Amino acid sequence: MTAPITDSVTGSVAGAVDPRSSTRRSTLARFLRRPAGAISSALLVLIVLIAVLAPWLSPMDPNAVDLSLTRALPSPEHPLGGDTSGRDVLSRLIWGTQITLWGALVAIATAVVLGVPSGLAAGYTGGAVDRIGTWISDALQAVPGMIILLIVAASTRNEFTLLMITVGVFMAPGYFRLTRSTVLSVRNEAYIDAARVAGLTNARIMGRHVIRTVIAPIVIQTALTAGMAMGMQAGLQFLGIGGGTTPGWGAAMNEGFRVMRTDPLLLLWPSLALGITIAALAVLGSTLADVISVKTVTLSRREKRRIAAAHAAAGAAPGPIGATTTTTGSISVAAVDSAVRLENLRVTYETADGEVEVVHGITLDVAPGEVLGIVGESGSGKSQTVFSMLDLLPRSGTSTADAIWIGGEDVTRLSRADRARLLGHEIGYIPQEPMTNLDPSYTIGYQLIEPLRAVHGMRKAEARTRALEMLERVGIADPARTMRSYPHELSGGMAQRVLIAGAIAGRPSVLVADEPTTALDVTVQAEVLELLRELQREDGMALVIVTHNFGVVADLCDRVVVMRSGSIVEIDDVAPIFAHAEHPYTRELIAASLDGAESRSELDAQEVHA
Ligand SMILES: Nc1ncnc2c1ncn2[C@@H]1O[C@H](COP(=O)(O)OP(=O)(O)OP(=O)(O)O)[C@@H](O)[C@H]1O
Repeated sequence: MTAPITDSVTGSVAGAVDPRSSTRRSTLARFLRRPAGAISSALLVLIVLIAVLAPWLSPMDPNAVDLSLTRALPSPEHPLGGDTSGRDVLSRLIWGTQITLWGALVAIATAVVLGVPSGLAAGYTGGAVDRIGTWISDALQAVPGMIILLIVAASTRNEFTLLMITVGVFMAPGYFRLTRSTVLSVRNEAYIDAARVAGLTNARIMGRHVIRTVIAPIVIQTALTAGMAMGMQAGLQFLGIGGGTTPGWGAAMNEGFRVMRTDPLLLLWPSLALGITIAALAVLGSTLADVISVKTVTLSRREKRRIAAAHAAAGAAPGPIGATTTTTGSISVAAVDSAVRLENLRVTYETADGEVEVVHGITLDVAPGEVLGIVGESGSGKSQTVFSMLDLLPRSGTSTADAIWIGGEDVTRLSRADRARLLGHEIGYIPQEPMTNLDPSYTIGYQLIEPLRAVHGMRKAEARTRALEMLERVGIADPARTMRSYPHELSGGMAQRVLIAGAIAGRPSVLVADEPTTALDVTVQAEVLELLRELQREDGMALVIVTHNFGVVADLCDRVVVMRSGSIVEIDDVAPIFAHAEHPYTRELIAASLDGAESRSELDAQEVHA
């Protein structure tokens, strides 16, 4: 059992408060601390209250006519005077608040209902759904909205709610584009892949991990769009469309405009009400955007720099298709006995220069309980090989194989959904970048418990107990506190331990680790490798470890596959490879990365003698 790590691992965890609620509180607190935020929200609360309490606040029926009140000046009984038909201006203004807000609400609800789900689907699934969604959105923007509104008004006899639904339809492309672009920006984040590898369904990933990132921009957009919807509604009523008997602010402005020279106050009141509301919404939206972006931009820049550094390391140019077409590799175990077996695996990518093959028909296998290292320089195709095992290639990549056996089953014959079901059960994955593989908006506890409940059908208490056990097993000294922490509160080594805990929680028979120590400090690297070695031995899992470092191979592996430019140049047990590697490239790699390290078998032999 791994001893609890106390310094680098536990040192950076925050106190026992629930950081999720404190983060939420602090965003709200930061928003309200800004004068613009406090004033705009106070004004909007007041306006909403006036709208809701209109029946009680309004001194008179807004449509009741009292001829003695015609164009009356403000008086104690009628604080804003009377209009040209002898109706109480204050009462009409109060009821107008309700009508105006209702109109904006209908338009926004329509735009959100149409724009957000379609934007989510287009951004997340891509392909035909994306193309059709974008086409409809572009087409809607090209249609002259005002003409359609006039047609709807004429054919529905100025039905106000229908008109506002039509306004909402024309606002939906704004939500569609915003949602789609936000989803596109997170769709390829490592933590989305990690959720997929943990076995979560697309619907669940979308509901839990993607929608969260969309909420903040949608709220900001809604504040700004509400002002636009009100302006549009007032404009329509000002033109005499959609007013009817409803005392909306736009209709009141229309009346006031006609008598502007003689009774300017009749234009002033509704204009003030509309102006103040739209201004408050605009200020609220932009303040909210400020407050939220102050928090997220700092984080995402840091994340982006990390990702950019990782990507910069993978620069080698892909070879042209057919450059190396021989099947490379060899088989040591019968298919049904293999933990994993790839037969003639090819990976191709659609690029601007056409289709490029980056893995050229490789064949390899891993026996149950075996540790297989996949070694090679940057760009040699190691990650593409394991991504193909996991069915985790990016959208532009395609893998084909004569067979891919996992747990005695040829998974190329399974449907995508059935194949996804193996993830988290049969095969677990430990990624290269621990931090980017954890969703920054959820606690560690949630991220460990969610797949255990969704994929393994555990009840909440059972999943929590398993998660705590797993954290303890990977050497985290205070699992309960770690469960309450957010990813940014963990050190890199601790985050990697959390991901290892998640990968083994479903007791997979194969564990795939893609350069699991690259992003970690040297001292932590050794601890994590030691942990992997212990877990693999205790559970008898097959371990496939991708690395460019022969030191790691010497430390951990039984057998090694050496890859170069998408092909396997050598496969052998570790001891013979170190003793007399056949391929000059293997010898070069060993010379470059090994600094007097001893192989696992030598170390094991020493342990036995000790
Ligand atoms: N999305 C992509 N589009 C086109 N080519 C790609 C894509 N992803 C990877 N490749 C190419 O595939 C080849 C193999 O990449 P792979 O990521 O498997 O390398 P690797 O050996 O894992 O390297 P590293 O150790 O840097 O991760 C590289 O030439 C790379 O440029």
